[in-house]
Amino acid sequence: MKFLKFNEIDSTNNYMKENVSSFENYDIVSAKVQTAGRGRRGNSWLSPEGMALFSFLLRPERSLSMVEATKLPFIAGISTLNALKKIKDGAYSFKWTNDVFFYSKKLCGILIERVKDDFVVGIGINVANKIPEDIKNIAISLESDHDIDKLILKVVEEFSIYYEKFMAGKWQEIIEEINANNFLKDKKIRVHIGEQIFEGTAKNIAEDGRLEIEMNGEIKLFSVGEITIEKDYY
Ligand SMILES: O=C(O)CCCC[C@@H]1SC[C@@H]2NC(=O)N[C@@H]21
Repeated sequence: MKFLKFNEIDSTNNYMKENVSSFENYDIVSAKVQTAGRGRRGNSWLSPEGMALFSFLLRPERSLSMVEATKLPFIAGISTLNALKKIKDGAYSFKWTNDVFFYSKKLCGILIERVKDDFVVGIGINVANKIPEDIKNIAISLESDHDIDKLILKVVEEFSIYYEKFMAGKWQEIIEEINANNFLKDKKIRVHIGEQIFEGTAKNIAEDGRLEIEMNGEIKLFSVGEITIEKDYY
């Protein structure tokens, strides 16, 4: 297993994607600082020193179907949550679709990108960095001096355990564990689809990864990627 460490790079996801053929399953690229860190939905990802900033490669033994691929963010989320629990106690939760929250604020973001049959799993965790004043209401840091390299290795190890479980047909167990940590459960949320805004109460995450939302006494299911949930609404 290769663990490539940069002091500064544009984005560890970019680097791994551009050099994907030189990497093997579970190889890791990390950086102390990213100058062009990327988040989901085309957002940029602020990447100061003190954050765990890394990407690792998942090279499945066979090509994953679209349905299987949509489960990877959940697997990455619950693995990261478990790795974090082992280094610091506290109130962790999983925020659908793939964020880890700590005391109801975002601690970690995950960006998974497919390159043919490979997946680059990119993770950013606020470990030692301080959160800027203007986003302190939505983001949090562990403010821990824990060894970042060790944490990265732990996350990848946990991911491999959950991924093997998934490939062995034990998705049901994984989704139950995710639901036991479901941050949105019973919270009132707003869902934006195009110009439309829906309001409802989040319930469980269904077996297929869709979020159940109760609206006017009825349960509706929302897919990954179809919606955004207003961060400042819960
Ligand atoms: O919540 C999000 O929007 C996802 C953020 C993912 C950030 C990580 S940091 C390491 C890797 N390299 C990137 O450019 N992005 C991911």
